Amino acid sequence: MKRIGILTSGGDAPGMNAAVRAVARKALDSGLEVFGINYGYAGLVAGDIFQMTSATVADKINRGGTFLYSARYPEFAQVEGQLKGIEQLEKFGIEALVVIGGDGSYHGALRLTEHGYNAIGLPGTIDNDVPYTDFTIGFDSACRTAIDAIDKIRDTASSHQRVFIVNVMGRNCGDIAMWAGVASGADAIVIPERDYDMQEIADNLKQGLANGKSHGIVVLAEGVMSAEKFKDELLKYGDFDARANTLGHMMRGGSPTTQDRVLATKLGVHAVELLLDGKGGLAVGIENNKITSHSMLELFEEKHHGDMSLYDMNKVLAK
Ligand SMILES: Nc1ncnc2c1ncn2[C@@H]1O[C@H](COP(=O)(O)OP(=O)(O)OP(=O)(O)O)[C@@H](O)[C@H]1O
Ligand SMILES: O=P(O)(O)OC[C@H]1O[C@](O)(CO)[C@@H](O)[C@@H]1O
Ligand SMILES: [Mg+2]
Repeated sequence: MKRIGILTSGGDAPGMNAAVRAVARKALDSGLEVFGINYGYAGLVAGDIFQMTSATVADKINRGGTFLYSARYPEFAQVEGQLKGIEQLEKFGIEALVVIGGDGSYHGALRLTEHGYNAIGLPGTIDNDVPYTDFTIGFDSACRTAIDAIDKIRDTASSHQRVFIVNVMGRNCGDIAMWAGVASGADAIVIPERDYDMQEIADNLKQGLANGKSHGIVVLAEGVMSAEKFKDELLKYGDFDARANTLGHMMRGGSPTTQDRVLATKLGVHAVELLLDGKGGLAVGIENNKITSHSMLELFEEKHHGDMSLYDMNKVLAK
């Protein structure tokens, strides 16, 4: 193997640049030629590909977003799309790839491996919804952004004795809501993985205000419902001065945290080691603070298991 490609795909995540840098520098140090593929699988199919040097990844470790750009390109789920991508790999002489993205991007990586182009997946998504890794690259940074925002919301909520519903990203995974909720001292956390009782939430908020709390904060995962809808439902159970707030895409931006930069670096280096060993169709992750890899086929059969103890703990501490 002489040439590898790198792409970022799906929703961008802080730390993707740190991962690209680690992959590129480790590969160059191992004597490989490295090609950046812009715009995920869309750029692969379009041949938007360029040779990278060590300097290409200079000044990138601290930057949010992905300088390789990202895309959602559903056409790559079809064989025709994949074959067009392979034509470009042949044209550029790229024999193997590192794909940085979420579960959807892993499907593309597995298809390429099946076509004879080893691909290793790195979990780059704020959602933390990838199996066989305790943390995805970007999750910690997104939680930091969420708690910064919630801390500010708390200031204004307290000034006005208001209840705020704060909707955080995470698609169908409640991890951001749980971690940001615990870290910001939320009065309630509402996630897709657990049923909720609106009466109980309203009673707890009322009790909290009666006990001397100056605000109520509900951290709501986007996979449950919108903040506005939740607020309207809540108002059927109590006469709150309530406001709805959706953090949205701001959670995907900003400079990556130490944890995300270091995680991205460790995973990026390991991905290249696996390619050098002639391996493909594997996803790397961190489990119990150890860098691991699992077959993507195995991964697709598994579900991400969030740390539900956080949810239970918060119910006790919010009283
Ligand atoms: N079944 C599939 N086969 C081949 N390629 C796929 C498949 N599913 C998704 N992809 C490719 O991966 C891209 C990213 O997938 P998706 O939009 O699900 O995001 P993701 O990687 O899961 O990241 P995130 O959920 O964090 O946004 C798709 O736009 C498509 O190009
Ligand atoms: O950027 P888009 O296409 O609006 O997608 C938003 C989705 O992507 C994520 O930010 C990352 O998967 C989710 O949290 C969110 O549901
Ligand atoms: Mg996904």
